Amino acid sequence: MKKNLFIAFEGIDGSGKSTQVKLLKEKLSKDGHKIYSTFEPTDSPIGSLIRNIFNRRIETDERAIASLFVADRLDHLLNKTNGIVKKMQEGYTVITDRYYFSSYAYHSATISLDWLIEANSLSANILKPDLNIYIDIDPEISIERLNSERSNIEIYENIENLKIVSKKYKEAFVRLGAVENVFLIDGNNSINDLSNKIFDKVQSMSK
Ligand SMILES: Nc1ncnc2c1ncn2[C@@H]1O[C@H](COP(=O)(O)OP(=O)(O)O)[C@@H](O)[C@H]1O
Ligand SMILES: Cc1cn([C@H]2C[C@H](O)[C@@H](COP(=O)(O)OP(=O)(O)O)O2)c(=O)[nH]c1=O
Repeated sequence: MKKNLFIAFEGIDGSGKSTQVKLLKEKLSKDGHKIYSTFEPTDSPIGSLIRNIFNRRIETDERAIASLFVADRLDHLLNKTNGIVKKMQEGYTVITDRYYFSSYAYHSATISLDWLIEANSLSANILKPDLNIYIDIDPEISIERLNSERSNIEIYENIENLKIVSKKYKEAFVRLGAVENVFLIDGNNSINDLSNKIFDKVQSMSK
């Protein structure tokens, strides 16, 4: 019987998270895991509200955005139909594209990291990832990738901001290094190399 795990992917926009979520899902499924893959912002009503802010249909304050993410995450965990907690209880390995480290990285330039950690402690106390996989990439490369594939660039997707986010991720890893399991990998490697490294790491934890 394989141990079911809760795995969070983290990284700046365009770092390759969704590519790796898909590949890990395929590999773990072949290896006998039941997989539930998911993402934040979610597709719940709270997540939709966040997407409308990101698409510039609605304007609001940064603190309101950060608070919406806290609420979206709690619903992501506790939703009675498809919440992560329920999926874990049903024996799924859950892979999420972003979790609370995204809050620490994306909002701590304007809101104190202490507040963000406290607000997200509700989620952390319910479920900490067994593994946070951080795909480390130069913001210049990620912006190049995003520009070549998308016409609608979201509010945080500019080079100056992604440089800050990248720095803030690292500060949060240092701050929470004692209580969080973080696996940092070099996102400049090929898609296949990254996928193999990630699979090896996860497999070693699920025995
Ligand atoms: N290791 C990689 N090397 C080169 N291109 C990559 C790599 N990983 C992802 N890409 C490409 O970069 C773009 C962004 O990847 P994506 O997985 O959507 O990132 P994210 O989910 O982090 O925004 C996609 O076009 C994808 O094919
Ligand atoms: C989960 C989360 C995401 N975000 C931001 C990061 C992204 O810019 C945006 C949308 O996330 P996402 O759709 O994952 O973007 P990408 O695939 O380009 O990485 O949401 C926050 O600002 N705070 C959060 O807590």
